[in-house]
Amino acid sequence: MDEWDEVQTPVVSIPSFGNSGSSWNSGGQQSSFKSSINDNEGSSWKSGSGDFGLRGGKRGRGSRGGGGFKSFNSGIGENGNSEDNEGGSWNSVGGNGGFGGRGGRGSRGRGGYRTSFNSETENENGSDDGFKSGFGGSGRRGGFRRGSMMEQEGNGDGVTAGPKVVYVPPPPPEEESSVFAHYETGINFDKYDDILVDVSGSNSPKAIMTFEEAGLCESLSRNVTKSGYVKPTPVQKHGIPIISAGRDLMACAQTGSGKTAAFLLPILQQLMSDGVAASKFSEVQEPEAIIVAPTRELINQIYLEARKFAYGTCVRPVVVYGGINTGYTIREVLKGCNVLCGTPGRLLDIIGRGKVGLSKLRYLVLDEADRMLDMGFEPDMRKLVSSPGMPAKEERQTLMFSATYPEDIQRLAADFLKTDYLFLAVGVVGGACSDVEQHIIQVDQYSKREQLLELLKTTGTERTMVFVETKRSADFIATFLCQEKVPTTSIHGDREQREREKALGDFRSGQCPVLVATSVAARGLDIEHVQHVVNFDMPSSIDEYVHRIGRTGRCGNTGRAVSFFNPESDTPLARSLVKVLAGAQQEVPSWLEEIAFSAHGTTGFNPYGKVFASTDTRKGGSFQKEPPQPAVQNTSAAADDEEWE
Ligand SMILES: Nc1ncnc2c1ncn2[C@@H]1O[C@H](COP(=O)(O)OP(=O)(O)OP(=O)(O)O)[C@@H](O)[C@H]1O
Repeated sequence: MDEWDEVQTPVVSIPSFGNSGSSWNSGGQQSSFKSSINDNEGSSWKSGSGDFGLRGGKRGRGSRGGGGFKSFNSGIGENGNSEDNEGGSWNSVGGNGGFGGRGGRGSRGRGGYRTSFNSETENENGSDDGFKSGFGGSGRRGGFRRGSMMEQEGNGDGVTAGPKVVYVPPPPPEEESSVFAHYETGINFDKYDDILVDVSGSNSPKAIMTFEEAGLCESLSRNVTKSGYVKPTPVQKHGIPIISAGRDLMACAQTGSGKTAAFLLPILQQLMSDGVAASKFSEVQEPEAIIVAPTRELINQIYLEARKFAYGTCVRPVVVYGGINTGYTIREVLKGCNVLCGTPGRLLDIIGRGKVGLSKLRYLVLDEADRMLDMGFEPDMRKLVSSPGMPAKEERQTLMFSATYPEDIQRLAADFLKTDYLFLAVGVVGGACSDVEQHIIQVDQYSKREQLLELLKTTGTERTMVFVETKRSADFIATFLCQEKVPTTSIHGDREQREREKALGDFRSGQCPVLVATSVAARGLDIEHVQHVVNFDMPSSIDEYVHRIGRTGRCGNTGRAVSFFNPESDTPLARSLVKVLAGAQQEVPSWLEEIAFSAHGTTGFNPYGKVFASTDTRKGGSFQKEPPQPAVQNTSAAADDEEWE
């Protein structure tokens, strides 16, 4: 066994219903279309009662990998990935659900006993945990993550149970046409120029108006052109010269407005002009840049962007993230690494193993910075910046990007930045993209599924992301839609990495035009042709709402977001929702206004008062000066039971 190989919990992530050639019997209904939640070929899955037996069961105690068993004979393959089953036959007669086997992850605190998932309404908006056991800690993110990360990464600290993860993702395509594949900017791209921009902090460099002014070397310029970029977006116009001038930066710009290139281009340019050594095999790699993002899919996307812009140059980006074979990951790193992209857990693991040294590090980038610094990831970030060899903040450039920046997170972020960092605000900090048409529909819990179905009839084969609050809901709604003959796939933290990548691939290709997702897909993902976002469940924080609806209406294209608002559970969000709608010049339903006003009283609540303001906390803040609302602002981590990495 490779000493690097990672241990994996025997995961039952989703009932993998029969795919091609399968028969799926559920209460007499038969479904014949293909869906990539059905990753198994030639299998048959029976649920006589229509209760699909979704991941019910026990979450064990203690370390990852020990607990749980499957209610069906999955025949976990040699590689431990249950979806490898071909031609298997799984019977779950009666849909009892059995004991969905994620082994307990004690240190993360997600222990508990889960009952069979019988109804849509069961705990739908709440935590994914049914009954929290005493073994698992608090059941919320944060606090215990360090231990769980090390468990997850299989660092040899005594966690040996469970099959190893041997999943190795297929290499990304090498052909130039695939590397530079991109979608067109939309009709509103030029309107970006009208957005108000505010840079606060001293001596901010002058913005550029064109990519020529960015002083990119020939190969980078060529790659920018091949990517279809004609002129920079505002965050690029301001961000590129700030980074090139060596300044630390906290940048806020709306979803889909090109933040990734805003940090990648100046970093790559600097590395090229300083003539970084072409990376070559070494037992310890010393990257010049580290980029961190909260989810596997997002960091992979950033890596692909870095690879695209660095195409044909000596700069080598590498990506590391959980859910894939550690030995493979390390071998990839050791081949040479200038720009290391990673999710926090895997990054810390690889640094902890001594495979990555930090003495040459010049750039540290936190994408989705507010998420990286909230209670879920902050300990990891603190650990990262205090890793042996990490240059002090005065010696490195630290760059933070997001579409949302709660003020408390901004204050915390200052710990990571030089005191003279610049704060760049493009438009309203935390504001929604105005290219997304937002509709809020008042619903009750029991009508949501029917309303979703009605809605999807109007969207036809146009790509639609449906967000739900829990992993179980994701499974349930995906199953329901499949049953209704809507080709649907799903992505959430309980799915294995192979399944997650397949789901995203099927959605991107249009094979499954509907993707049911938890918050794990809310941030950063840039998928062409996503015309619709549906908030089947409202998120618990307004920032999460902004990120979710930002999966559409990107890069000047228009999109539509429909949100199901259930006053019984979503009232705490009403006021901030009204503000976001008003800020993006969207119609605010009068019933929502009423809920917002009555929920909080009218004193001091004027959602229409201020359209734009910088919220650099060093100025004392302004836009979000309303008194904090209970449990809705900045609570993505607390409310979220998702596994982000
Ligand atoms: N100057 C440009 N011209 C044309 N297309 C661009 C330009 N800049 C970025 N894009 C494209 O716009 C899309 C959105 O960019 P990106 O993913 O970087 O947005 P973002 O601001 O990081 O969004 P999010 O907040 O959701 O993470 C990408 O497909 C990217 O390639």
